[in-house]
Amino acid sequence: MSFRLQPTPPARPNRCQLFGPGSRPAIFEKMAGSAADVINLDLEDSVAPSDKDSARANVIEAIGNIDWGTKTLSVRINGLDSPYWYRDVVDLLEQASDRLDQIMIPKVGNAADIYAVDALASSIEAAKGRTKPIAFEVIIESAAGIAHVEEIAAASPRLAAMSLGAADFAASMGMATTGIGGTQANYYMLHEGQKHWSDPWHWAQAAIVAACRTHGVLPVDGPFGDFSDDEGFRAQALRSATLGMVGKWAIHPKQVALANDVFTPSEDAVTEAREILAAMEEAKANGEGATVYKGRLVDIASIKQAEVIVRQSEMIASA
Ligand SMILES: CC(=O)SCCNC(=O)CCNC(=O)[C@H](O)C(C)(C)COP(=O)(O)OP(=O)(O)OC[C@H]1O[C@@H](n2cnc3c(N)ncnc32)[C@H](O)[C@@H]1OP(=O)(O)O
Ligand SMILES: O=CC(=O)O
Ligand SMILES: [Mg+2]
Repeated sequence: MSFRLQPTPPARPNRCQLFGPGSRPAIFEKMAGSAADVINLDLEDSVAPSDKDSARANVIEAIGNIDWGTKTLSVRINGLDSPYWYRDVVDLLEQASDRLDQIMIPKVGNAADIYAVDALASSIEAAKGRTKPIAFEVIIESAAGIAHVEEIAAASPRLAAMSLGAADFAASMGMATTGIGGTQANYYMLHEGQKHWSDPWHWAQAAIVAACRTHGVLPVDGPFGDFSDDEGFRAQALRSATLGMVGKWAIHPKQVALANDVFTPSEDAVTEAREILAAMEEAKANGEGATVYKGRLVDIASIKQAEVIVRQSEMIASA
Protein backbone atom coordinates (compact mmCIF):
# COMPACT_ATOMS: atom_id res chain seq x y z
CA MET A 1 0.00 0.00 0.00
CA SER A 2 1.21 3.49 -0.84
CA PHE A 3 2.01 5.83 2.03
CA ARG A 4 -1.19 7.59 1.01
CA LEU A 5 -4.17 5.47 2.05
CA GLN A 6 -7.04 4.92 -0.38
CA PRO A 7 -9.97 7.08 0.75
CA THR A 8 -13.34 5.42 1.29
CA PRO A 9 -16.21 6.59 -0.96
CA PRO A 10 -19.54 7.79 0.50
CA ALA A 11 -21.16 4.90 2.42
CA ARG A 12 -24.52 4.93 0.69
CA PRO A 13 -26.32 2.43 -1.52
CA ASN A 14 -25.96 3.43 -5.18
CA ARG A 15 -27.06 0.25 -6.93
CA CYS A 16 -29.50 1.91 -9.28
CA GLN A 17 -29.93 5.49 -10.50
CA LEU A 18 -33.39 5.92 -12.07
CA PHE A 19 -33.66 8.70 -14.64
CA GLY A 20 -36.72 10.60 -15.77
CA PRO A 21 -37.16 13.73 -17.88
CA GLY A 22 -37.89 16.90 -15.88
CA SER A 23 -40.46 17.70 -18.56
CA ARG A 24 -42.54 14.65 -17.55
CA PRO A 25 -43.78 15.42 -14.02
CA ALA A 26 -46.45 12.71 -14.26
CA ILE A 27 -43.76 10.08 -13.61
CA PHE A 28 -42.10 11.80 -10.62
CA GLU A 29 -44.30 10.04 -8.01
CA LYS A 30 -43.61 6.72 -9.73
CA MET A 31 -39.88 7.41 -9.57
CA ALA A 32 -40.18 8.22 -5.87
CA GLY A 33 -42.07 4.97 -5.30
CA SER A 34 -39.48 2.87 -7.13
CA ALA A 35 -36.79 0.71 -5.51
CA ALA A 36 -33.95 2.82 -6.96
CA ASP A 37 -31.36 4.09 -4.48
CA VAL A 38 -30.79 7.30 -6.46
CA ILE A 39 -33.24 9.41 -8.43
CA ASN A 40 -31.97 11.57 -11.29
CA LEU A 41 -34.43 14.21 -12.44
CA ASP A 42 -33.12 15.27 -15.83
CA LEU A 43 -32.85 18.79 -17.20
CA GLU A 44 -30.37 17.81 -19.93
CA ASP A 45 -30.65 15.51 -22.92
CA SER A 46 -34.11 14.04 -22.31
CA VAL A 47 -35.61 17.56 -22.25
CA ALA A 48 -36.26 19.48 -25.48
CA PRO A 49 -34.81 23.03 -25.67
CA SER A 50 -38.32 24.52 -25.69
CA ASP A 51 -39.09 22.77 -22.37
CA LYS A 52 -35.94 23.72 -20.44
CA ASP A 53 -37.55 26.46 -18.34
CA SER A 54 -40.71 24.54 -17.50
CA ALA A 55 -38.74 21.34 -16.72
CA ARG A 56 -36.55 23.30 -14.28
CA ALA A 57 -39.66 24.70 -12.58
CA ASN A 58 -41.27 21.22 -12.40
CA VAL A 59 -38.17 19.76 -10.80
CA ILE A 60 -37.80 22.53 -8.22
CA GLU A 61 -41.43 22.11 -7.19
CA ALA A 62 -41.18 18.30 -7.03
CA ILE A 63 -38.03 18.35 -4.88
CA GLY A 64 -40.01 20.00 -2.10
CA ASN A 65 -43.46 18.48 -2.66
CA ILE A 66 -42.83 14.78 -3.24
CA ASP A 67 -41.83 12.31 -0.52
CA TRP A 68 -38.54 10.91 -1.83
CA GLY A 69 -38.03 8.74 1.24
CA THR A 70 -34.39 7.95 1.94
CA LYS A 71 -33.28 8.08 -1.67
CA THR A 72 -30.39 10.18 -2.85
CA LEU A 73 -32.06 12.91 -4.89
CA SER A 74 -30.05 14.29 -7.79
CA VAL A 75 -30.76 16.65 -10.68
CA ARG A 76 -28.82 16.44 -13.93
CA ILE A 77 -28.08 20.00 -15.05
CA ASN A 78 -27.26 21.02 -18.60
CA GLY A 79 -23.70 20.89 -19.92
CA LEU A 80 -21.25 23.75 -19.52
CA ASP A 81 -21.28 24.21 -23.32
CA SER A 82 -24.99 25.15 -23.17
CA PRO A 83 -26.79 28.43 -22.36
CA TYR A 84 -28.84 26.67 -19.64
CA TRP A 85 -26.45 25.32 -16.99
CA TYR A 86 -25.86 28.49 -14.93
CA ARG A 87 -29.62 29.07 -14.63
CA ASP A 88 -30.06 25.43 -13.59
CA VAL A 89 -27.53 25.84 -10.76
CA VAL A 90 -28.78 29.26 -9.67
CA ASP A 91 -32.46 28.32 -9.60
CA LEU A 92 -31.89 24.92 -7.99
CA LEU A 93 -29.74 26.32 -5.19
CA GLU A 94 -31.79 29.47 -4.68
CA GLN A 95 -35.24 27.90 -4.92
CA ALA A 96 -35.18 24.14 -4.32
CA SER A 97 -35.61 22.80 -0.82
CA ASP A 98 -32.77 21.26 1.16
CA ARG A 99 -34.12 17.84 0.18
CA LEU A 100 -31.94 18.11 -2.93
CA ASP A 101 -28.79 16.07 -2.29
CA GLN A 102 -26.79 16.25 -5.47
CA ILE A 103 -26.24 17.89 -8.85
CA MET A 104 -25.09 15.77 -11.77
CA ILE A 105 -22.74 17.59 -14.15
CA PRO A 106 -22.75 16.03 -17.63
CA LYS A 107 -20.02 16.01 -20.28
CA VAL A 108 -17.23 17.11 -17.96
CA GLY A 109 -13.94 17.49 -19.82
CA ASN A 110 -11.46 18.54 -17.13
CA ALA A 111 -11.14 19.61 -13.49
CA ALA A 112 -11.83 23.26 -14.37
CA ASP A 113 -15.41 22.31 -15.34
CA ILE A 114 -16.01 21.11 -11.79
CA TYR A 115 -14.21 24.17 -10.40
CA ALA A 116 -16.61 26.47 -12.26
CA VAL A 117 -19.74 24.76 -10.91
CA ASP A 118 -18.17 24.51 -7.43
CA ALA A 119 -17.46 28.26 -7.39
CA LEU A 120 -21.01 29.11 -8.41
CA ALA A 121 -22.58 26.62 -5.98
CA SER A 122 -20.37 27.80 -3.10
CA SER A 123 -21.31 31.42 -3.69
CA ILE A 124 -25.05 30.71 -3.81
CA GLU A 125 -24.91 28.48 -0.73
CA ALA A 126 -23.14 31.24 1.23
CA ALA A 127 -25.52 33.95 0.00
CA LYS A 128 -28.63 31.90 0.77
CA GLY A 129 -27.37 30.40 4.03
CA ARG A 130 -27.83 26.84 2.76
CA THR A 131 -26.35 24.70 5.49
CA LYS A 132 -26.36 21.40 3.59
CA PRO A 133 -23.58 21.51 0.98
CA ILE A 134 -24.74 20.14 -2.34
CA ALA A 135 -22.84 17.05 -3.53
CA PHE A 136 -21.73 16.61 -7.14
CA GLU A 137 -21.74 13.65 -9.47
CA VAL A 138 -20.29 13.74 -12.97
CA ILE A 139 -20.62 11.87 -16.24
CA ILE A 140 -17.54 10.85 -18.18
CA GLU A 141 -18.92 10.86 -21.72
CA SER A 142 -16.35 12.47 -23.97
CA ALA A 143 -12.83 11.91 -25.23
CA ALA A 144 -11.67 14.83 -23.05
CA GLY A 145 -13.48 13.41 -20.02
CA ILE A 146 -11.75 10.05 -20.23
CA ALA A 147 -8.38 11.66 -21.04
CA HIS A 148 -8.65 13.77 -17.85
CA VAL A 149 -10.53 11.28 -15.71
CA GLU A 150 -8.12 11.33 -12.77
CA GLU A 151 -7.97 15.11 -12.39
CA ILE A 152 -11.78 15.15 -12.61
CA ALA A 153 -12.08 12.56 -9.82
CA ALA A 154 -9.79 14.75 -7.67
CA ALA A 155 -11.47 18.05 -8.56
CA SER A 156 -13.71 18.76 -5.56
CA PRO A 157 -14.53 17.37 -2.11
CA ARG A 158 -18.16 17.66 -3.25
CA LEU A 159 -17.67 14.84 -5.76
CA ALA A 160 -19.55 11.71 -4.67
CA ALA A 161 -20.02 9.67 -7.85
CA MET A 162 -18.85 9.35 -11.45
CA SER A 163 -20.73 7.56 -14.25
CA LEU A 164 -19.78 6.38 -17.73
CA GLY A 165 -22.23 7.82 -20.28
CA ALA A 166 -22.00 5.32 -23.12
CA ALA A 167 -24.14 7.25 -25.63
CA ASP A 168 -22.31 10.57 -25.65
CA PHE A 169 -19.01 8.79 -25.07
CA ALA A 170 -19.50 6.76 -28.26
CA ALA A 171 -20.41 9.89 -30.20
CA SER A 172 -17.45 11.88 -28.90
CA MET A 173 -15.03 9.03 -29.65
CA GLY A 174 -16.44 8.65 -33.16
CA MET A 175 -17.43 5.05 -32.45
CA ALA A 176 -19.36 3.37 -35.28
CA THR A 177 -22.50 2.54 -33.29
CA THR A 178 -25.91 3.92 -32.38
CA GLY A 179 -26.39 1.42 -29.52
CA ILE A 180 -26.29 2.74 -25.94
CA GLY A 181 -24.00 0.39 -24.01
CA GLY A 182 -23.76 -3.39 -24.17
CA THR A 183 -22.44 -5.74 -26.83
CA GLN A 184 -21.52 -4.18 -30.16
CA ALA A 185 -22.03 -6.58 -33.07
CA ASN A 186 -18.89 -5.49 -34.93
CA TYR A 187 -16.52 -5.57 -31.95
CA TYR A 188 -15.35 -9.16 -32.08
CA MET A 189 -12.23 -11.32 -32.35
CA LEU A 190 -12.18 -14.12 -34.91
CA HIS A 191 -10.64 -17.45 -33.89
CA GLU A 192 -10.86 -20.53 -36.08
CA GLY A 193 -13.91 -19.12 -37.81
CA GLN A 194 -15.74 -18.40 -34.52
CA LYS A 195 -16.66 -14.89 -33.41
CA HIS A 196 -15.83 -13.92 -29.79
CA TRP A 197 -17.31 -10.63 -28.73
CA SER A 198 -15.15 -8.20 -26.73
CA ASP A 199 -16.30 -5.38 -24.50
CA PRO A 200 -15.65 -1.93 -26.04
CA TRP A 201 -16.56 -0.18 -22.75
CA HIS A 202 -14.08 -2.13 -20.67
CA TRP A 203 -11.10 0.21 -20.83
CA ALA A 204 -13.13 3.32 -20.08
CA GLN A 205 -14.84 1.60 -17.17
CA ALA A 206 -11.52 0.41 -15.76
CA ALA A 207 -10.07 3.94 -16.05
CA ILE A 208 -13.11 5.37 -14.25
CA VAL A 209 -12.94 2.77 -11.47
CA ALA A 210 -9.20 3.44 -10.93
CA ALA A 211 -9.72 7.23 -10.80
CA CYS A 212 -12.69 6.85 -8.46
CA ARG A 213 -10.98 4.41 -6.12
CA THR A 214 -7.91 6.66 -5.95
CA HIS A 215 -10.01 9.63 -4.84
CA GLY A 216 -12.88 8.14 -2.82
CA VAL A 217 -15.62 8.53 -5.44
CA LEU A 218 -18.35 5.97 -6.31
CA PRO A 219 -17.89 4.51 -9.83
CA VAL A 220 -21.19 3.89 -11.63
CA ASP A 221 -22.12 2.37 -14.99
CA GLY A 222 -24.45 4.54 -17.08
CA PRO A 223 -27.35 3.77 -19.39
CA PHE A 224 -28.24 0.60 -21.27
CA GLY A 225 -30.58 1.81 -23.96
CA ASP A 226 -32.40 -1.34 -25.07
CA PHE A 227 -34.84 -1.72 -22.20
CA SER A 228 -36.49 -4.72 -23.86
CA ASP A 229 -33.22 -6.69 -23.46
CA ASP A 230 -33.10 -7.78 -19.80
CA GLU A 231 -30.35 -10.34 -20.32
CA GLY A 232 -28.20 -7.80 -22.18
CA PHE A 233 -28.63 -5.34 -19.29
CA ARG A 234 -27.76 -8.04 -16.79
CA ALA A 235 -24.62 -9.10 -18.67
CA GLN A 236 -23.43 -5.47 -18.89
CA ALA A 237 -24.18 -4.88 -15.19
CA LEU A 238 -22.38 -8.08 -14.14
CA ARG A 239 -19.26 -6.98 -16.06
CA SER A 240 -19.42 -3.54 -14.40
CA ALA A 241 -19.83 -5.04 -10.92
CA THR A 242 -16.94 -7.42 -11.56
CA LEU A 243 -14.73 -4.44 -12.49
CA GLY A 244 -15.56 -2.57 -9.27
CA MET A 245 -18.52 -0.38 -10.17
CA VAL A 246 -21.19 -0.04 -7.48
CA GLY A 247 -24.31 0.47 -9.59
CA LYS A 248 -25.93 1.25 -12.92
CA TRP A 249 -28.48 3.68 -14.35
CA ALA A 250 -32.03 2.66 -15.20
CA ILE A 251 -33.62 4.55 -18.09
CA HIS A 252 -36.85 2.59 -17.66
CA PRO A 253 -38.44 1.36 -14.40
CA LYS A 254 -38.10 -2.28 -15.44
CA GLN A 255 -34.31 -1.97 -15.20
CA VAL A 256 -34.38 -1.05 -11.49
CA ALA A 257 -34.86 -4.59 -10.15
CA LEU A 258 -32.21 -5.90 -12.56
CA ALA A 259 -29.62 -3.41 -11.29
CA ASN A 260 -30.52 -3.93 -7.63
CA ASP A 261 -30.16 -7.67 -8.06
CA VAL A 262 -26.71 -7.51 -9.68
CA PHE A 263 -25.26 -4.89 -7.30
CA THR A 264 -26.54 -6.52 -4.09
CA PRO A 265 -24.02 -9.19 -3.07
CA SER A 266 -25.78 -12.57 -3.17
CA GLU A 267 -26.23 -14.66 -0.01
CA ASP A 268 -23.78 -17.22 -1.42
CA ALA A 269 -21.14 -14.55 -2.08
CA VAL A 270 -21.52 -13.12 1.44
CA THR A 271 -21.38 -16.58 3.03
CA GLU A 272 -18.21 -17.41 1.11
CA ALA A 273 -16.62 -14.06 2.02
CA ARG A 274 -17.39 -14.66 5.72
CA GLU A 275 -15.95 -18.16 5.50
CA ILE A 276 -12.74 -16.75 3.98
CA LEU A 277 -12.50 -14.23 6.83
CA ALA A 278 -13.00 -17.04 9.35
CA ALA A 279 -10.36 -19.19 7.61
CA MET A 280 -7.90 -16.32 7.75
CA GLU A 281 -8.66 -15.67 11.45
CA GLU A 282 -7.77 -19.30 12.09
CA ALA A 283 -4.61 -18.99 9.96
CA LYS A 284 -3.61 -15.87 11.88
CA ALA A 285 -4.11 -17.68 15.20
CA ASN A 286 -1.72 -20.37 13.89
CA GLY A 287 0.84 -17.73 12.91
CA GLU A 288 0.19 -18.20 9.16
CA GLY A 289 -0.35 -15.51 6.53
CA ALA A 290 -1.76 -17.92 3.95
CA THR A 291 -4.02 -20.96 4.05
CA VAL A 292 -6.25 -23.14 1.89
CA TYR A 293 -10.00 -22.54 1.47
CA LYS A 294 -11.98 -24.97 -0.72
CA GLY A 295 -8.76 -26.10 -2.39
CA ARG A 296 -7.52 -22.64 -3.27
CA LEU A 297 -5.03 -20.17 -1.83
CA VAL A 298 -6.31 -17.43 0.45
CA ASP A 299 -3.95 -14.95 2.10
CA ILE A 300 -3.94 -11.49 3.62
CA ALA A 301 -5.10 -9.92 0.32
CA SER A 302 -8.09 -12.28 0.41
CA ILE A 303 -9.19 -10.62 3.66
CA LYS A 304 -9.46 -7.28 1.84
CA GLN A 305 -11.31 -8.89 -1.08
CA ALA A 306 -13.77 -10.60 1.24
CA GLU A 307 -14.26 -7.39 3.23
CA VAL A 308 -15.37 -5.55 0.05
CA ILE A 309 -18.29 -7.98 -0.29
CA VAL A 310 -19.20 -8.09 3.41
CA ARG A 311 -19.01 -4.28 3.78
CA GLN A 312 -21.17 -3.74 0.70
CA SER A 313 -23.76 -6.21 1.95
CA GLU A 314 -23.85 -4.71 5.46
CA MET A 315 -24.08 -1.15 4.12
CA ILE A 316 -27.06 -2.07 1.92
CA ALA A 317 -28.77 -3.94 4.77
CA SER A 318 -28.38 -0.99 7.15
CA ALA A 319 -29.54 1.69 4.66
C1 LIG B 1 -28.43 8.77 -22.75
C2 LIG B 1 -29.03 9.40 -21.52
O1 LIG B 1 -28.76 10.54 -21.25
S1 LIG B 1 -30.06 8.42 -20.54
C3 LIG B 1 -30.73 9.52 -19.34
C4 LIG B 1 -31.78 10.46 -19.88
N1 LIG B 1 -32.93 9.77 -20.37
C5 LIG B 1 -34.05 9.65 -19.63
O2 LIG B 1 -34.17 10.20 -18.55
C6 LIG B 1 -35.15 8.80 -20.19
C7 LIG B 1 -35.91 8.11 -19.07
N2 LIG B 1 -36.93 7.22 -19.56
C8 LIG B 1 -38.06 7.65 -20.17
O3 LIG B 1 -38.23 8.84 -20.42
C9 LIG B 1 -39.12 6.63 -20.47
O4 LIG B 1 -38.93 5.50 -19.66
C10 LIG B 1 -39.16 6.16 -21.96
C11 LIG B 1 -39.38 7.35 -22.91
C12 LIG B 1 -37.86 5.47 -22.34
C13 LIG B 1 -40.30 5.16 -22.10
O5 LIG B 1 -41.47 5.75 -21.57
P1 LIG B 1 -42.90 5.06 -21.78
O6 LIG B 1 -43.15 4.90 -23.26
O7 LIG B 1 -43.92 5.79 -20.98
O8 LIG B 1 -42.64 3.62 -21.17
P2 LIG B 1 -43.69 2.54 -20.78
O9 LIG B 1 -44.99 2.73 -21.50
O10 LIG B 1 -43.03 1.21 -20.94
O11 LIG B 1 -43.90 2.82 -19.22
C14 LIG B 1 -44.44 1.87 -18.34
C15 LIG B 1 -44.81 2.54 -17.04
O12 LIG B 1 -43.64 3.10 -16.43
C16 LIG B 1 -43.79 4.51 -16.26
N3 LIG B 1 -42.48 5.10 -16.55
C17 LIG B 1 -41.88 5.28 -17.75
N4 LIG B 1 -40.66 5.80 -17.59
C18 LIG B 1 -40.48 5.94 -16.27
C19 LIG B 1 -39.39 6.41 -15.50
N5 LIG B 1 -38.27 6.86 -16.09
N6 LIG B 1 -39.51 6.41 -14.16
C20 LIG B 1 -40.67 5.95 -13.57
N7 LIG B 1 -41.70 5.50 -14.25
C21 LIG B 1 -41.61 5.49 -15.59
C22 LIG B 1 -44.85 4.92 -17.24
O13 LIG B 1 -45.47 6.12 -16.82
C23 LIG B 1 -45.77 3.72 -17.21
O14 LIG B 1 -46.52 3.80 -16.01
P3 LIG B 1 -48.02 3.18 -15.92
O15 LIG B 1 -47.85 1.71 -16.07
O16 LIG B 1 -48.47 3.62 -14.56
O17 LIG B 1 -48.78 3.80 -17.06
O1 LIG C 1 -25.72 10.70 -20.57
C1 LIG C 1 -25.51 9.56 -20.80
C2 LIG C 1 -25.01 9.07 -22.02
O2 LIG C 1 -24.89 7.84 -22.16
O3 LIG C 1 -24.71 9.89 -22.90
MG1 LIG D 1 -25.07 11.94 -22.23
